Amino acid sequence: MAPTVAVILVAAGSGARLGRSVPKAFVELAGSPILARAVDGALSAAEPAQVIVVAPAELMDEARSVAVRAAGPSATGYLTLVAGGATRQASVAAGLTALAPEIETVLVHDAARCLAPPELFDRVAARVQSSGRAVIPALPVTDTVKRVQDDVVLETVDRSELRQVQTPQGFPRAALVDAYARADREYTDDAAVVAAAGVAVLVVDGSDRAFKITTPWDLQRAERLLEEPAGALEGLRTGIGVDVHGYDTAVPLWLGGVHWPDEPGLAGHSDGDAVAHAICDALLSAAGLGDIGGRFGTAEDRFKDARGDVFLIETLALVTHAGYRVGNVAVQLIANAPRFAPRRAEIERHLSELLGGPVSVSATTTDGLGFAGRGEGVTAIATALLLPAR
Ligand SMILES: Nc1ccn([C@@H]2O[C@H](COP(=O)(O)OP(=O)(O)OP(=O)(O)O)[C@@H](O)[C@H]2O)c(=O)n1
Ligand SMILES: C[C@](O)(CO)[C@H](O)COP(=O)(O)O
Repeated sequence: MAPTVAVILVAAGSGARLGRSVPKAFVELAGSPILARAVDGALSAAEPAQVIVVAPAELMDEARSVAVRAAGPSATGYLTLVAGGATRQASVAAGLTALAPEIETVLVHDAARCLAPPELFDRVAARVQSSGRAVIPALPVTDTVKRVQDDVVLETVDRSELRQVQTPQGFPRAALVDAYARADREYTDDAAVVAAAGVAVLVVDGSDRAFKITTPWDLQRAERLLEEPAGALEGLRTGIGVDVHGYDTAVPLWLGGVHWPDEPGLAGHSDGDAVAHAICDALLSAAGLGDIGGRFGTAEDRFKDARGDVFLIETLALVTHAGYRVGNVAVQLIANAPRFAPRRAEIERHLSELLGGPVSVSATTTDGLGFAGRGEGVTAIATALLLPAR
């Protein structure tokens, strides 16, 4: 998606038809709140410049923490939380007030359609940008449709002209904002709001996975889809990374993202955190995004003396935007010093929180052999498993 696309994720509904004690966005779907899955889905659709989550007014803090956890540490730059209104239309209107100045294309999406695939967002956004029109995804109607009054059939409707309409629905920003300003009644979708203002609406193919979780049966269906064993290995990617740094007693030691007082530091353009750098390489290689040298070169001043955490956060953002999440990372340090064992849990916790997936660390020596054995420096070797974004 172009850097001028925003997704407004409406999640402020109560979910009366689902009948749970919490609003629908907070209902768990296979271990994650519906809102988390929706944020994840919106983000895996390649780089929206802004994601506006419209949440129940009384649950803003909870919504923020769910959304930030789903989006990862780099979320603050593009994630905006807004309180919703009494109707879906009022919630979309609230979301529109938060659009950043650079946004030109707006995708409005129901959080309740949290399994909508990334390519659906891309398809809608691309069509808006190529046509300059409003664009909605839709599926043909497969059942026979009848018009009825009470329990009497009046007629059979010609279904060939009918479509079941989904979200995300896409719009040029100005057309959507203008139509919302003029809307004088409630419509059931955003396309109807712009159509009432005279804007032409185009249709692209929808997706079966973009169904709306409305009833308990829909929730069960979504649970089943997420459990599907078929193709479970599809889209998994592994990567490997190695980094070596020599000791430099004149600098402090940062390794595994933590500070080691009283230990010799590591020489390098950045802080020499071989563990962090090896993990970055493993993640980048798994995603097919090259390596740390190519992505964050020594020519860039901002990386001079930079902490390992800086590289990990930037790497995670690249990997996320490429459509992946971290399955797990394993890293081994080969060195005489420092001794990792006493701080292993702390380092694992730090790195796992940073990457949003489990990181395990281990360490070994080389029985005095080689440069590590002679105490000249350290090697770190990391492997990473990436999973497709949800
Ligand atoms: N006042 C509202 C009502 C709905 N929505 C959002 O609009 C989407 C589609 O609405 P629907 O599925 O009907 O959700 P609810 O209104 O929560 O469901 P119900 O009608 O069963 O209460 C959902 O993501 C919902 O959170 C919203 O942001 N603000
Ligand atoms: C916007 C929508 O999802 C398109 O199908 C739908 O109209 C929302 O309707 P609801 O009654 O708010 O669920």
